[in-house]
Amino acid sequence: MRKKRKGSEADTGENAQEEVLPTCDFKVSNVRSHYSLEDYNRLKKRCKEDVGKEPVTSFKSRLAGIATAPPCGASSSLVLPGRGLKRKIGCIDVATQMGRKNRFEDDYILGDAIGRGKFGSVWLCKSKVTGVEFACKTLQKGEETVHREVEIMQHLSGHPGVVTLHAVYEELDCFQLVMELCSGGRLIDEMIDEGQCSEQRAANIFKDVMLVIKYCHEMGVVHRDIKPENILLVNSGKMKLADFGLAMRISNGQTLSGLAGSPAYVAPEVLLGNYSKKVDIWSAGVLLHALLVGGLPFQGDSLEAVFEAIKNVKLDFHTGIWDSISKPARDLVARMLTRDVSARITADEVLRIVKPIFTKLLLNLSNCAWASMDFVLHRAHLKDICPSDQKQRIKVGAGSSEEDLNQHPSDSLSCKSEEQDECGLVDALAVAISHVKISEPKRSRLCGPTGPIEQQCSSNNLCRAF
Ligand SMILES: Nc1ncnc2c1ncn2[C@@H]1O[C@H](COP(=O)(O)OP(=O)(O)OP(=O)(O)O)[C@@H](O)[C@H]1O
Repeated sequence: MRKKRKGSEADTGENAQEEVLPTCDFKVSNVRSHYSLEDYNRLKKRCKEDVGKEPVTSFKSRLAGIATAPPCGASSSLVLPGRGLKRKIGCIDVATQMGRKNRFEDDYILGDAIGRGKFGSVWLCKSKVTGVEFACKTLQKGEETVHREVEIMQHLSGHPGVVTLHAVYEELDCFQLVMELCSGGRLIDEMIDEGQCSEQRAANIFKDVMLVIKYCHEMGVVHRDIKPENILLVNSGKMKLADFGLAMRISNGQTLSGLAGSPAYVAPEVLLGNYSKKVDIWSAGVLLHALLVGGLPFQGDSLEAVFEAIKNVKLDFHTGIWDSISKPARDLVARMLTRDVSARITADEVLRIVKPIFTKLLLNLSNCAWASMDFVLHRAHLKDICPSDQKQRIKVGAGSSEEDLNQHPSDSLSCKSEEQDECGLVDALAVAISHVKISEPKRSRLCGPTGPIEQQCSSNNLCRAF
């Protein structure tokens, strides 16, 4: 059975600070020395069951067919803030009038599976008319955020850094999202496979990630799950931001309160239940940290420990591997990982800083960093791998499958030395935790009759299209 995607309630009121954490918080009692992801899964299941008690909007009575979203112009970097939204909505309007009666199989030939996420499978498919290949993501109905994901992808589609959504087909029990194919795989796999990445490539990717985050924010979208698993690569080597399953529309001054994201990348204010767009800056800061030094900044042997580290650990940028990193680059990470949200820099500011230090950054990104990340990530995924085996190259399959996540992390390790085992386990847990997606239970229907989410939906042509 598929996992429920969760929503997050937008909170525009002044009482945002008083918003309580979701009923199913994901804290676990640390009764065991090592935290098992099974505990976490059990908790999630319980939440899911709670969620299941809420009514789910039925879209079956709505129009069947497809809502096609053609690319909205080649370069949406031309889209100016403020004007962009209108253009995009115009784009959806036109799109939703097209080809409603068609079925997916009328237009595409389904190919092999190319990825599997926690919420959907992704397949290769080919247009019967043009022969062009696409990626097709199947999302089961009954999950309110499916509609939000589609709507937000349509809203953002057209930017060179966002996976373009070409068409959406509604079937009896699912939606088929036809997306631009990113045949270069995921950034995280590149890190694992290559171990070393050229310094220039790392810096270019980071800059592109920041450009797309800036675009999302200008378009009134917070992604909430920035991490290398969600950064896909195309053959040109460019990156595309994917997986908008946790993304939310957000207007200026609006705050969100739902627990959402991936633990290792989640911003401290998310844990406090009152946050805004700057959570993406924090997550990108975690990514930059990983790129620079090959490890996650906030680690622990349980979710609680990771969250505690996120809230309290003071990062030391003056010792160890940081000695080899330029001061501007260190400062940038520090300013992105600032807990004081108002002091944390914006995407715009990051880009302004990145430009002058770009050359310096290139010079200082350590190849070793990528090698050590390779080591840590391998230890998280592979069986029978010890430090001495760290250069062993085994391709990790696309997507962190549910089985991977359900597997107890200690199953992945069989180092002989107890000390190595312990260190490895903590590393493995830290990385395993980075693959877990957290979310709050559904509290409001996407297109429900009342509430803040419906207000967002009022400008949501896709909701109307369904
Ligand atoms: N446009 C695409 N082109 C190529 N591969 C893709 C594309 N979109 C997704 N994939 C592959 O499918 C996997 C799962 O996709 P996605 O992350 O969108 O699903 P999800 O269920 O939301 O995942 P998650 O487990 O991160 O929540 C990706 O990790 C990637 O390997």
